[in-house]
Amino acid sequence: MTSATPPEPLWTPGPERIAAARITAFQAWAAEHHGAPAEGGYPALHSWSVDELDTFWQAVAEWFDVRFSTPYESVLADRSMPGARWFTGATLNYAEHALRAAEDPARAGEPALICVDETHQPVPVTWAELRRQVGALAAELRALGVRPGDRVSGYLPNIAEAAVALLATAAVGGVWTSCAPDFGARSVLDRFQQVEPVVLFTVDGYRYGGKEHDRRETVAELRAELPSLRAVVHIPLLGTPAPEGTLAWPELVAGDAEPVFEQVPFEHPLWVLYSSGTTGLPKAIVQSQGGILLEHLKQLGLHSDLGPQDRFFWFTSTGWMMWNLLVSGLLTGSTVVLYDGSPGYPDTGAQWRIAELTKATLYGTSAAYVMACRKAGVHPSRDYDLSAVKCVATTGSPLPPDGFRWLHDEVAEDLWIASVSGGTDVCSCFAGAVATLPVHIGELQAPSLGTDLQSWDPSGKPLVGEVGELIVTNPMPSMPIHFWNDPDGSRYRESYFEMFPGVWRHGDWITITDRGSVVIHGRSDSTLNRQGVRMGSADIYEAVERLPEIKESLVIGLEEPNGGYWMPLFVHLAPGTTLDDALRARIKATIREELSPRHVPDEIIEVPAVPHTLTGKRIEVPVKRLLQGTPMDKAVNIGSVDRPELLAFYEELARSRR
Ligand SMILES: CC(=O)CC(=O)O
Repeated sequence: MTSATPPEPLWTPGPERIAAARITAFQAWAAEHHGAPAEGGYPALHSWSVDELDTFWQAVAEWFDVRFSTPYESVLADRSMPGARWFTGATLNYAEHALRAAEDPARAGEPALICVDETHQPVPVTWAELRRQVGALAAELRALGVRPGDRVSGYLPNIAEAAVALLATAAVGGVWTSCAPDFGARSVLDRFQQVEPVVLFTVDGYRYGGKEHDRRETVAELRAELPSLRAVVHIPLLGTPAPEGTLAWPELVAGDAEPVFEQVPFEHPLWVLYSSGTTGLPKAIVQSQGGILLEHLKQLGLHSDLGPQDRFFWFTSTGWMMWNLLVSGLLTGSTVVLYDGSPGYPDTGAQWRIAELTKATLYGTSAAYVMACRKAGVHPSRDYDLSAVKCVATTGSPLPPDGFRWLHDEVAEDLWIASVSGGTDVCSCFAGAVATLPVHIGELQAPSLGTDLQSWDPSGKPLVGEVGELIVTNPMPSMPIHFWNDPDGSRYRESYFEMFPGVWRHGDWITITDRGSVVIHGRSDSTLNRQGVRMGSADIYEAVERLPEIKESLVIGLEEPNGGYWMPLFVHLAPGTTLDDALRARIKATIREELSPRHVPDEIIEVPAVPHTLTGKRIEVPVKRLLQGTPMDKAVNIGSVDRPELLAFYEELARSRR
């Protein structure tokens, strides 16, 4: 937050670190070749990157030696939002760039991936082997008739096969999309049915928390409900035989075909990610091959300071955009660490153990995990050799001040702590890591390059030192090219451009401090966001209200000051029903089975009825504000509520939780 006397930084990079940072070399080079400011450090570079947006992205493409097989005519032919047109006329391939390190004979035998499961035995996959498998699988996909633009789906945990399948799909010009195997059939179908995949890669089950979870029945349901599928590939993680009519993974990656990288237009779709809004099916967000390539090179190669000597570990699942960003670590030549398992198995310190075992140099996790470690009394530097770790990064929710202090005290005093924030919508960060800037407690270091990040009041006035809506006033290459099945673009426009036409309004509360750092305060709409994974309240209502005992329900997600996330479900019961343990258990089981364990609320609370707007919409944001302690007159426009007397309950609940 803004203050008269600037607070002492928790960490300041030393001159050697600043000199060695990739962003320092980039700035010097961009000054020489593209007129970037040589002096003034990051703030000057950032201003230049947004003022001279085209030149900045041209410089990024040149610095990372992006291979355009057809040269571009213009960097940014149209900067409208939505509808920006980047690198027009250019062709390239994302997967070709991800496998470039394999072309270097000195690196071919080094690990591209290090895969770890709950046995904690790291299994490396060399660059040469990764390239071979991608080449083999891409050839098989082509033989199966997969053509550029066809969707290829994965119901997979965070294993090497998932990364190979993504890269092979991109090599063919197909469009990748994935869900984690803890998603229930309904959740997966709500996503995959929208995009009609022609191929499904699936496991038979997965291991989590020391237990095997058989998913064969769910897979059978997916096959039955996805008539677009032409092929299903069985990956026997639990060792079961391939079911009738499926292809066996080992046979598909046995060949030696040289990878053929389809050269696609810059704006050709790379993947579809999903993000739940407040209503309707999850948004099916399409990002482009070229847009993701450039944005991730910038984000990982400049902001995260990753290069060939690094090992990049982020705890994530294939159902979160952080997995896509993690795989993109390959673009920088870094070794990528894939962990498939529970974050806290066999104990809360598990992730630190993985960081130790794999010699991770950048270890990323959720802010919630950091806070859980603090609470559980984990002592990372005492119990694990973390000497390789240069940076611990967090996302999913803002890292609270105590989380910064704990990492500093319990991991290393000379630790670069990067709290970063962006979202699925851009598959990247609006603000976060800068190796050359100090870290202040509770703050993200700075807005990202090429991102004119602002805090706006409701009239569109930029604010400094005050909470406002998170706004980006310029296009970013990784912004969605469109949503799937949104032919007139109306859902896309409604999602980001309705409040302030022509600029991106993300739906988070943000403060830009007078020192240029950033504080994120959580969602400004009612979207549920648990550890970075957005969930639609509508999905929960649909599942819960199918139970005859529930008349209506209301779910709220609350970012708490200690970094926690509290997600209560309020239920209005049918007459004659009691909210006893058996009903609570049935509600939770229904949500877990139909949606996912992540959707299960923290608490189920009975209410006399659910308040609505006069047009019949459940009032989620005002209830959230009341629970956050906002006074009634500021939280709610009483005149627009059908039964204002119901609101006192939430005010009282907020008081009792303080
Ligand atoms: C980078 C991010 O913003 C990840 C998330 O929290 O969704």
